[in-house]
Amino acid sequence: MVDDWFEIKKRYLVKETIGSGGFGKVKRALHIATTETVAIKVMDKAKLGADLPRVKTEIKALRTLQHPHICRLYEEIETENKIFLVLEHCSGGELFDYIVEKDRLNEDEARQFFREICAAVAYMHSKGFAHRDLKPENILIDEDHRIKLIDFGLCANPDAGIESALATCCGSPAYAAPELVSGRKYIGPEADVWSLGVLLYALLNGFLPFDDDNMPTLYKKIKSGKYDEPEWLSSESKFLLATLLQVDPKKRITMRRLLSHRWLIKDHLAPVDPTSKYDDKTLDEELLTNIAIGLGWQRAEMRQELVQWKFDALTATYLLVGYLQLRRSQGKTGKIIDTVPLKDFLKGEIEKENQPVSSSTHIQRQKKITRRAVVPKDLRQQLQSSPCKNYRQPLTPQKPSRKADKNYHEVYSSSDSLDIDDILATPLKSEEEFNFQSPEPFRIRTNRGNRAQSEKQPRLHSDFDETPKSVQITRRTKTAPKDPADRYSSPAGKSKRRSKTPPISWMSPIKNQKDYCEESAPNTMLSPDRRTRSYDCNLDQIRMGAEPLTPSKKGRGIFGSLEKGIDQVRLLLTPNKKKNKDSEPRKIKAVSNVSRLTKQEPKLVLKTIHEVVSKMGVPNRVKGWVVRVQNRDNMGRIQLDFELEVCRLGGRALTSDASCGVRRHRIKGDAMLYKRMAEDILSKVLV
Ligand SMILES: Nc1ncnc2c1ncn2[C@@H]1O[C@H](COP(=O)(O)OP(=O)(O)OP(=O)(O)O)[C@@H](O)[C@H]1O
Repeated sequence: MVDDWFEIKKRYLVKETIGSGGFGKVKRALHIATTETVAIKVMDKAKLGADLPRVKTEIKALRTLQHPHICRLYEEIETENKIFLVLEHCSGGELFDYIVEKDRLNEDEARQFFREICAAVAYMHSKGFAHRDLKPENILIDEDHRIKLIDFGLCANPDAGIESALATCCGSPAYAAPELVSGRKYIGPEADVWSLGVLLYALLNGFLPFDDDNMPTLYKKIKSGKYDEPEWLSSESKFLLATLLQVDPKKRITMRRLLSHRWLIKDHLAPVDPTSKYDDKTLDEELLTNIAIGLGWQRAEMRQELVQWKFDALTATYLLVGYLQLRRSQGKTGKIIDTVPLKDFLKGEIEKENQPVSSSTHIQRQKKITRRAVVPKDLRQQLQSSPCKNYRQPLTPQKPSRKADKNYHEVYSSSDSLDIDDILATPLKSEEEFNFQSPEPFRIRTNRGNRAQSEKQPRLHSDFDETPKSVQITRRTKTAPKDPADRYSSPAGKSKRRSKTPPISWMSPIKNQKDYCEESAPNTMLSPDRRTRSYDCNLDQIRMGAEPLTPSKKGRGIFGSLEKGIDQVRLLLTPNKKKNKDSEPRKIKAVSNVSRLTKQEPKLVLKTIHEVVSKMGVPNRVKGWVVRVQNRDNMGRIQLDFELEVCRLGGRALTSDASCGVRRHRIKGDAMLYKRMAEDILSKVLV
């Protein structure tokens, strides 16, 4: 049987699932040669079916669009059954979470984000692409707090030019322009500008301008163009929103004018610059030389390969090493590149015998790492056998020889010490474990629209002129808040009620009709040994004060020494991570998707979360410090899948000045539904 993961696992250490969408899953992984974290979007060709051309457009967009605010493609691998897109990893989470955490953003912060989003969208348009699915869930934040646009699965790249009329109705209804929901032909950039208006509104207010559970009512609201204007909005932001959310696309502000709108340039003194410094495909000669020396290649030969931008293993290495160099030049710390000179790092060889490190001294460990944390032996041999074409990915990978297979397992099979990432990477157990009795319908608090509904401000309606001469003032009546009961349940007939369901595509029903049943992580990721182990942290044990179970040290088998090698790489990268890895929650930077619970006992928080979720009748499972929540609809399909991880924030230890936090992470399902359920759980944990 063909192992679709073979090529990926030769160069990447695949970790946990960090996202899931209509087309497949997104996994976090480490690029072995540079130890850089990447995101791998995995799509199943069989599941794609008629949507395959859309993925081709997505790949074309990712290959073409090189911009600081667009998630970068490093490598693309197509096998018989799967398509893998290796992408820049954005560790700051979704913009959606950021808004949820902050409730709403102040105008300065919203402006900074919105400028970056506009730069990316304007750049896309200049390259002939319209995004067509702009929403906070498709905008990620990187570790430098910068915006990165993702998910080009619905983008359009019309042959006749970006200004040509499109007919395909797609995107997420709440963000869709009136001309789309009316079923008329539309111009891609005009529709994107409308979505930017919805997005800006969401940034500034924390809720959507057009929202309804009932789809026809939602469309009606969109077509009316009437929305609330909360009192906290400045008059300039109101004018800008009015020019963006202009029902007549011809009166809507154009992208070009938007870039120099006075709300956007406030305090920046310059229009948004949509050009990209990455667009220049000139190769960095110094970097090229370093990599060529490191890999033992002819420089000219390597250049010839690189200029073709094939987005293969070589492109990935070039881009990732370049990224590491850049970070080093910016004085950023924390990765292996700080301790190992780049050339040595690339030149190093994996030892034939990977002896465990006997000394605990840091320097000795570093030396070992220098030799080990490099291009895997297999890959290195391939690369050194010169022809650069070895970097090319076969469309259908050859079945690995027994020897290669063994090498692969030696390098990548599980290590004996697992951290929380390992715990997360283990697939969930079968459904029975979730006690799949139909969850009791439960009521939840809803705060959606409360603010908006308290507002009775007149709504300003203007044309695209920045200083509208005639302003039409309309008042709108409020609809009473809906009964919050059954908010989370999604009986078949009601599943469409949520207008903001995950990227709804109206192009073809296939994307929505996907079987939402979670497929477990590919078994091939894990060695058989690892798969059979249990790393569960039993709640009773926690209650009794016991530590979560640690994996058995037995059964490391013949792969032990090499596993240890890999493990030591990771040890050096995050020296503290292995200490008491399960007895204390992970230390996490206070980012947007982490709620702080000052001075609370983590074990108690974990227990309370589990109890609260269980009381709500929602299946959940505790693993280490993570409560994985999976809510299903009446058909048994996963409707919502997310994690709540108890973590610690700042400070040296939980007993001292550190405070406890809960990291929220949506894996699958409607973002708004997730927001409500997570908020509901946390509000009960906090009391
Ligand atoms: N580069 C990345 N870094 C970190 N997380 C990512 C990255 N790309 C995607 N994700 C996570 O995975 C989720 C799904 O990704 P994406 O939207 O690209 O998949 P999709 O199958 O096209 O989804 P959809 O059905 O929403 O269109 C994202 O919402 C995000 O949380």
